Amino acid sequence: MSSMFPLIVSGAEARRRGNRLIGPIDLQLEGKGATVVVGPNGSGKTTLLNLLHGTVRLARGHVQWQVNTEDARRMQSFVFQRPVMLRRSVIDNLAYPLVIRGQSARTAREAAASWAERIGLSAMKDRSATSLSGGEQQKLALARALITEPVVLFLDEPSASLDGRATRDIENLLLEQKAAGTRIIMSTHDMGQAKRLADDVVFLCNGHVAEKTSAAEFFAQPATLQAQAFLNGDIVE
Ligand SMILES: Nc1ncnc2c1ncn2[C@@H]1O[C@H](COP(=O)(O)OP(=O)(O)OP(=O)(O)O)[C@@H](O)[C@H]1O
Repeated sequence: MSSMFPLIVSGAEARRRGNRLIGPIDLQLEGKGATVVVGPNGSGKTTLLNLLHGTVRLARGHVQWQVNTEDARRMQSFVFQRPVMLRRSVIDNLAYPLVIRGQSARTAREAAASWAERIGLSAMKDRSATSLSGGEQQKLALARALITEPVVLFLDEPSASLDGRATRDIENLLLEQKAAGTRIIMSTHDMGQAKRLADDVVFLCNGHVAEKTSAAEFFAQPATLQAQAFLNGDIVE
């Protein structure tokens, strides 16, 4: 278990122009496995991930890691729903996080080449990252997030617009990382994906945590009517 955990969230709220986006959220996350955040559109999944990662300002409450803020930031990476590519080569995109952390260009490029190989993009390593397909870009974004060896990897709907094969590649990488000890906290709309990846589930409804339970329990016996309706594919109000 990593010394950053448990992550303790208490009374946390995010607001925008006076309106509450999510919260108050009370949640405790331990240091192992994959937590998958699910819930209807607009329930607050993206906002929650950003709040935990520190990229949405807390209007109230606390998000407490067991290390100082600077160390906590250094130990996290975030993969967005739509990959953001630098207008540089594949290899330079991969090397970038290491270069800005002060590693030599040579070491960074070596690590980048090894990651390019691992994600099957070696043959394209000198191409501009912006010319890659959506699936290739998302694999690149994931590898770029992992190259710094984060303790925690956040992902917001990482395969939302990808086909089956690209989704499978992403999931395989995530399962490998999980087995290697990376703590994964992600959102998805895809319940098949949630079942394949999750150890525990946070179910959000109207900006609140309606359930936080093991994945096995959530999918077999959701405790709330909202979660039952959500899993049945009904409209959840
Ligand atoms: N920048 C913003 N300004 C105003 N409202 C916002 C902003 N960002 C999010 N919201 C609102 O906060 C709520 C939660 O949004 P969020 O994107 O976190 O939900 P989500 O569960 O990720 O949704 P989806 O499944 O549609 O991606 C929604 O009502 C949304 O409209």
